[in-house]
Amino acid sequence: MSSRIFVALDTPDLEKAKALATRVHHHVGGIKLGLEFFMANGRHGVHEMAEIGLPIFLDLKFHDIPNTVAKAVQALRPLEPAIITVHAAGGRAMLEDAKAAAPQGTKVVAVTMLTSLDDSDLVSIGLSGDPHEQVLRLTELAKSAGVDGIVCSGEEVAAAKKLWPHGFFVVPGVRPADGAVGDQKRVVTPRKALDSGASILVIGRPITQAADPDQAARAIEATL
Ligand SMILES: O=c1ccn([C@@H]2O[C@H](COP(=O)(O)O)[C@@H](O)[C@H]2O)c(=O)[nH]1
Repeated sequence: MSSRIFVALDTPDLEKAKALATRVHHHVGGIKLGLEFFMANGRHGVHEMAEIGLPIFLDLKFHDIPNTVAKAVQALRPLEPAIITVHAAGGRAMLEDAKAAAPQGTKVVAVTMLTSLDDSDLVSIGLSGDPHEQVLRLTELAKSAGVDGIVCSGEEVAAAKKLWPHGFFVVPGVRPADGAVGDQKRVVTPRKALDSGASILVIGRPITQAADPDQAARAIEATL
């Protein structure tokens, strides 16, 4: 089985992204490109990265009215990404329309609660409950709206999988035991995320900012 690590290449620099992907490609199962990369390089950049031959996860986290999101997803069709993201908080109609607009082979996954948020952030945006409750509430919504899975932290993935045994679970906020957490608040180790039911792990800085990204990816993979 190919690696379940998708490396997050969060850079605006296309050449740097290509060089990193080329260095780590034997130890990862896919490439995740997000807003930073897409705003700088657009569809051309995605095409260039696809030439490396790994599945592309296009993490643009759409959150808008259903018509706008559906049209944005349609515009990405020629890129045939393996995975795209929308925010579950965009609501049922938006999730349904995003799924209907996506190509057959593209998984649409709904972001529940960003891994950079914790209990106090929920309070500050006026939401009741704790991260666990919030993730489970949005998992139910995503499942019933017919998308393919969710994004959540490794702290909630086991409970979410119980609710949705055949869902696809994307887990970012993954850190090796001694890794710098940075702006992430709900983090688990790669091993813990997989044992708890993650389908894929999204790992960025622990690989991309390591002195030797190839060795960092290999070391993480060895723990899985
Ligand atoms: O809840 C979420 C959703 C998406 N992300 C993205 O994953 C990577 C994580 O990068 P690290 O450097 O490993 O922290 C990044 O691209 C985020 O946009 C997330 O972290 N949390």
